[in-house]
Formats: sequence, C-alpha cells, structure tokens
Amino acid sequence: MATWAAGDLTVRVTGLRRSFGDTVVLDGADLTVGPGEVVALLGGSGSGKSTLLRALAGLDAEATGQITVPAHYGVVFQEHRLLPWKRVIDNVALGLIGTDPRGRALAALTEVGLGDRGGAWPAELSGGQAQRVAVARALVREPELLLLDEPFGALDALTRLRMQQLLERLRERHGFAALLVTHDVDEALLLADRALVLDGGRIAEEIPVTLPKPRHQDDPGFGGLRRRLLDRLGVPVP
Ligand SMILES: Nc1ncnc2c1ncn2[C@@H]1O[C@H](COP(=O)(O)OP(=O)(O)OP(=O)(O)O)[C@@H](O)[C@H]1O
Repeated sequence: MATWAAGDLTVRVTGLRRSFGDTVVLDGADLTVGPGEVVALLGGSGSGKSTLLRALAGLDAEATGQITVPAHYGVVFQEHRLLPWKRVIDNVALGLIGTDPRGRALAALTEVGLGDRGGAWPAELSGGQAQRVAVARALVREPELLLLDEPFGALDALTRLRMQQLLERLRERHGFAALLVTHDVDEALLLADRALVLDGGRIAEEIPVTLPKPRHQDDPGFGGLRRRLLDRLGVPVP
C-alpha cells in the first residue's frame, strides 16, 4: 500500500476494508490524524482496532482502501518485540542508517530513562523497561507518527501511569502525532486530543477531548467525557 505526503494531515484513511473469510472487520473506515495530534482508537473486543492499526503500519497487504501515512513512523505493540539475542542498544540501533547509529540509539535510550541499560539483554529488563526500549526504538527514527497498539496494556497500573506521562513528555518535545489503540478509557482521555470509537467496521463516534494538558482524572469535565465514552462503548455508567 502506498505511502505519500498527506498535505496538511499526518494520516488520512479513506474507505479502509478488511475481511477475514466471510467476516467483514473493517467496512469502509475513514479517519484522519493531524500533525502532532494524539488520537485514541477505542472499540469493543474484536471490533478491528488492531486490524486497522496493522493496515496503517503497512503490515497487512490485504487491506484495501486509501491509506496515507508519513514516511517516518514508528510502531509500538503491547509486547515489546525486542530481539532476545541482541543487546538493548543494538535493538534500538537495528536497521538505522546514517551517521552514528549507536550514538543515536543511546540518546533515545537516555530520553526514555534507560541510558545506562544499553548493554543489557532484553531478558534482563522488567516489562516496563522493555516497553521503554520499544518506545526508544520507535523514537530513534524521528517519527512524524507513532502507531501504538495497547502499548501499556500489559503493565501494572503505576508503570502504566509513568509510561503515559513519558509518552506525553516525548510528544511535547518531539511533536509527533500518535494513533493510540487502547481499551482504557482513562488512558484515552488523559492522552488524546480526540477519541474515536470503532464499531461495525467504521468510526462510529468521534469525541473531541479539549481538556488542558497535563490532565488528571479529577479535572472538571473528565467524568462527563468518561461517561460519554463508556456509554458509546456499551458500558453505561448508572
Ligand atoms: N489473521 C486473522 N485471521 C482471522 N481472523 C482475524 C485475524 N486477525 C483478526 N481477525 C479477526 O478480526 C476481528 C478483529 O480483530 P482485531 O484484533 O483487529 O480486534 P481488536 O478490536 O483489536 O480486538 P481486541 O480489543 O480484543 O484486541 C476479530 O474477529 C478477529 O478474530
């Protein structure tokens, strides 16, 4: 699927379709992400969030429709997907071209707070540290866009919170846009500028989140947005 300049948008998806056998998962989904915008993608289990993200990441040759993403994008999955036989720094530097790949990898590791763990093996890291390395591996490519599929889904609540704050700091510093697949309504509302709900193979709801950042669950307006989003996800709050 083609990658080309998207004009004023960082991502433009039009008429995205994907079926598995007789099961239609994406049925003409449309969405956009603006420069520097964080868009959360929510939806019931099996609604097609990962399928959509994989199509955007160029990992699904069978999805059809128009997909425009920038040339420089990074992908972070729920599992870190580090190569166990390479040291942390070499995982981050893997495939980098240009000058001083290891120096750039070290700078990215330092940004995620792991400047001293470059010589470690992935198996020596905690789950949270491994996800930080996965973020560094995406960051080192100076992405205009991060595609994040439940990146903190396997982490404990405290580590998850720290990772959310890290992502927010990195986004402020580097200005990348992000499409964040998450099950966590609070995570969506803490990080995103817009929350999209995927239902019936399309974006069925779009909720702008205009609360000032950094955000907290106690902020005025947060609870109302949470109720609205949960309601749309089929979990109405009494
Ligand atoms: N490779 C595949 N072969 C067959 N069916 C698939 C394949 N990948 C996904 N599906 C089906 O497509 C549907 C959407 O899956 P997908 O993983 O995109 O959903 P999701 O919204 O990310 O779900 P979850 O929130 O549970 O992770 C599901 O019914 C799933 O079984």
